[in-house]
Amino acid sequence: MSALLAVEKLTRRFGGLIAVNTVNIDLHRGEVHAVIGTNGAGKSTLINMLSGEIAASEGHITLEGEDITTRAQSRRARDGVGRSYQRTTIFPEFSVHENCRLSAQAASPRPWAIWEASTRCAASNAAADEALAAAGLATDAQRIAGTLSHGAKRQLEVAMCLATRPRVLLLDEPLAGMGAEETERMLALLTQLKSSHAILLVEHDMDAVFRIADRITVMVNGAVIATGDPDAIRNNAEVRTAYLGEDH
Ligand SMILES: Nc1ncnc2c1ncn2[C@@H]1O[C@H](COP(=O)(O)OP(=O)(O)OP(=O)(O)O)[C@@H](O)[C@H]1O
Repeated sequence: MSALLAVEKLTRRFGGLIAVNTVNIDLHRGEVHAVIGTNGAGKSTLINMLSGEIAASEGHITLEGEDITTRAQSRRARDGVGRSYQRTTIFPEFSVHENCRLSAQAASPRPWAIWEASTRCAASNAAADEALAAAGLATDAQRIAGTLSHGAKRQLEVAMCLATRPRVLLLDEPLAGMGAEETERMLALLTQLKSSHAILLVEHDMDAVFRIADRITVMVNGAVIATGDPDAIRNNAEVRTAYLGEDH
């Protein structure tokens, strides 16, 4: 099966530092592909290159066979590469629905419709409704986003990403700061979303990663040291030494 998003020899230098070093990674629809590694391993830099926030120094990114390595972030978002961030990026004073609608509008601007009240833009409203339903937030649509619990705010971020109708979801620590119940809800959401998306998950919660990931890539000092299913990674001697510790 060919990859939805394929990354070949991707490299990023910051001056003399090689933050990401000739990384290969394939994302497939139907799979949660987790990227794990200690602080500073290069996980966020990798996501930032995939979303187009920072340029690659070398290497290639292809989306369904098309080279998108030098495409701007806005174009990649329109092409179906969606991302969420480590930090919360919602507009707290707007409603949950408005946050999703704005996200949908930003991803597919309709400059010819400038005379149309943005709140009436049917396509964006429909995308927001669908995203909220998929993320399990339909009943909170009219709530002010800033009043949501931490877990629900992270769910809203995934919904905002879904409102752009992505094929690929790049999720940067979606479980950060979550309690047990909120974590379960997010994991159920990701399991449901993976049937129709390719998901890249950067996450520090190892229990969650080993439960939900279909494939795990381990990074150390910018380089990939192993890729495999959770069992293969758990039993990989180099991974155990470099990252997981013998007690995992
Ligand atoms: N804009 C930048 N300028 C210079 N160095 C950077 C920049 N961004 C990241 N780095 C460096 O690149 C390396 C990889 O950082 P990165 O944030 O990608 O790691 P990470 O695996 O996401 O870490 P964490 O788990 O702490 O988020 C680090 O040494 C970091 O200091």
